[in-house]
Amino acid sequence: MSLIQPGMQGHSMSARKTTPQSLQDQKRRQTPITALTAYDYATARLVDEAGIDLLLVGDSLGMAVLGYESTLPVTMEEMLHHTRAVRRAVHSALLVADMPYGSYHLGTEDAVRNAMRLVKEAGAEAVKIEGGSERVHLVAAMTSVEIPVVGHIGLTPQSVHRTGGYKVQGRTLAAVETLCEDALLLQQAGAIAIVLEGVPREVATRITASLEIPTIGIGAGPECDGQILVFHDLFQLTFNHTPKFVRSFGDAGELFRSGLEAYREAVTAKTFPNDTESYHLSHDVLQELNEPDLVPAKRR
Ligand SMILES: Nc1nc(=O)c2c([nH]1)NC[C@@H]1CN(c3ccc(C(=O)N[C@@H](CCC(=O)O)C(=O)O)cc3)CN21
Ligand SMILES: CC(C)C(=O)C(=O)O
Ligand SMILES: [Mg+2]
Repeated sequence: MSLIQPGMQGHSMSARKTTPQSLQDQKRRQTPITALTAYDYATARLVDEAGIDLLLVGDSLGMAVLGYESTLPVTMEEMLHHTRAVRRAVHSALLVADMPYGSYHLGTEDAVRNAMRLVKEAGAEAVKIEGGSERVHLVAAMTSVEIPVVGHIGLTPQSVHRTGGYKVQGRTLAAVETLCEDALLLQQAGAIAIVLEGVPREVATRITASLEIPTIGIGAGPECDGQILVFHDLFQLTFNHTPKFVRSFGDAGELFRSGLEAYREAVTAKTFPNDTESYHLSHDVLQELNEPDLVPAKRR
């Protein structure tokens, strides 16, 4: 189909590069946008080679791979470190990095500087920030310095202390109206897409229909222009309570558990490693080592 591009060595597939424009084209053509998180080179390669359109280095990495109890402790340095690893793996997907809590809350200049670090030092192609009307000035400021921004409204995990838990948002008429207004304001400020998390299906349907930019849902029903989930949730690699919106697409946890048991047993029983999994000395060196007196002195 398309030609192999420079830098594609080792990649058998060469899917078309996702861009902010191609995401909007997908919405217009009603081709669902596929999105997933990844936090490291190995999983990002799998996601990119599977043809997923958008790859998010989510601050959920704090919970999924770093063992924090919320996303709040995640730092810019951690986001940069993981985004760099993912960058080396991704060729086709649009690479989006979450801005962590505190990195966009202390003033516009600081927020833009942090967003620019994710682009400049880690290779992100867009950043994502949580919040509605209170963030539109940041969306405009980042967009004006060439940084595409993804919005994120509804259940915003960085608001966990204010909301008192990871609760579905937009259940009252007033809350629905605020969400609809926030979505429009983010679009007007230049957002390239909006993540809708933990909102009633009917609310996501209305917002999706009212926007020209795509909505990407997580716990927001099937009418969104795309869907996103956390990689580890797809494969049962999470150890905490999983939200209602998660569907398992395989059990890597069980695969790992049985493999780990087999490994432990093989080492204990001394069946691993075997001879073909070992290196060997050459015949000559081995003979010299075992019977040095049989070899002429000058050869030693
Ligand atoms: N592994 C993982 N997956 C995620 O989707 C995820 C993270 N981590 N970390 C950051 C946030 C936290 N998220 C969460 C966590 C819990 C619920 C949850 O349990 N929600 C309730 C909703 C109850 C209600 O208000 O009706 C549920 O039962 O689904 C939702 C989103 C989503 N994000
Ligand atoms: C799943 C999404 C939308 C997210 O923000 C994250 O993974 O951090
Ligand atoms: Mg996030």
